[in-house]
Amino acid sequence: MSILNRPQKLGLIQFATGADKSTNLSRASDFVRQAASSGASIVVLPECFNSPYGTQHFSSYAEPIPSPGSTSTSTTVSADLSPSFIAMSNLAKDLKIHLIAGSIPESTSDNKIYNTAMIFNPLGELITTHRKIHLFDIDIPGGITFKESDVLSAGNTPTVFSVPEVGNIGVGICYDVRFPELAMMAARGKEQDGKDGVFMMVYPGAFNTTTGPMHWELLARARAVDNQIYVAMCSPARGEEGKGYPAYGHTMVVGPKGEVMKELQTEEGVLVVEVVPEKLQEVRRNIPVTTQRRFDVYADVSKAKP
Ligand SMILES: NC(=O)CCC(=O)C(=O)O
Repeated sequence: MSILNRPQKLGLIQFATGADKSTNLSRASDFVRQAASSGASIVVLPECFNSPYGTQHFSSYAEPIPSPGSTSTSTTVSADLSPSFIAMSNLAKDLKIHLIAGSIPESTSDNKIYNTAMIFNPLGELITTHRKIHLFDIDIPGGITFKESDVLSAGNTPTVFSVPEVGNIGVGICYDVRFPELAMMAARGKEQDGKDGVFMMVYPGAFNTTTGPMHWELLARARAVDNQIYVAMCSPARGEEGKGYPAYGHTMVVGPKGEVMKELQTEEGVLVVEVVPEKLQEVRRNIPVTTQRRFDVYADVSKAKP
């Protein structure tokens, strides 16, 4: 972790998207402003915040995302092609916040579509992106069938970014939370002493009314307690019954002891929670699993990362 580890207010936005992209962007922006006015300096939007969530929608809502370092005023950025990028870059800059802009369908020059989160700094610069690594392909008879891989390509790179004077944060998207390796690698960092490991994993997501009640909270708490980190899960609101994908909601933040700190229900809203990176030291001192691992008995996955 970086040096100062200053506490921060984290804002998570739970809202329901509709068919009109520009309305989705302006509603998302209003909610982000609300979170910032409550003191949030790091704000998160849910998975697919510029479009309805569904494989039939991804290609028509997809946009190119400019390369890291770009801002809304970069000469390479087209207002016509990348309205979501521009709106989010301007928002981060106006509000002077770090913005984890959940995800949007990203189109690329080689005709692929990714499910991609954009991460901006308070200057409105794109720091990095996270392309969903594990695509949501499931079939539960009588429950839910979904096959992202029909239209989406999978990302290949774990994502960690740094908030100066606060610490490192890892990002996964929704189904990525089911794969403990990503959080484990991020929490351990490059050095085995974990000093550059993340203090928090953030997962913009869109679980549903079949798998959400089974696993949303359980997975968040599991990733938190295994790694003794904060875990933030940011969902769309439920939306109207029978209309489109039934998002689970229940946006929540889990603390490094595995405790649910704060949670929304199914309606639209903003969750603001203070996260204290230094807290990890106390939790890891009290239950010292970080120094008791037996890599002579099992492999250390954090060494296997790219
Ligand atoms: N959007 C997603 O990846 C959904 C993941 C999900 O619902 C799950 O159960 O996992």
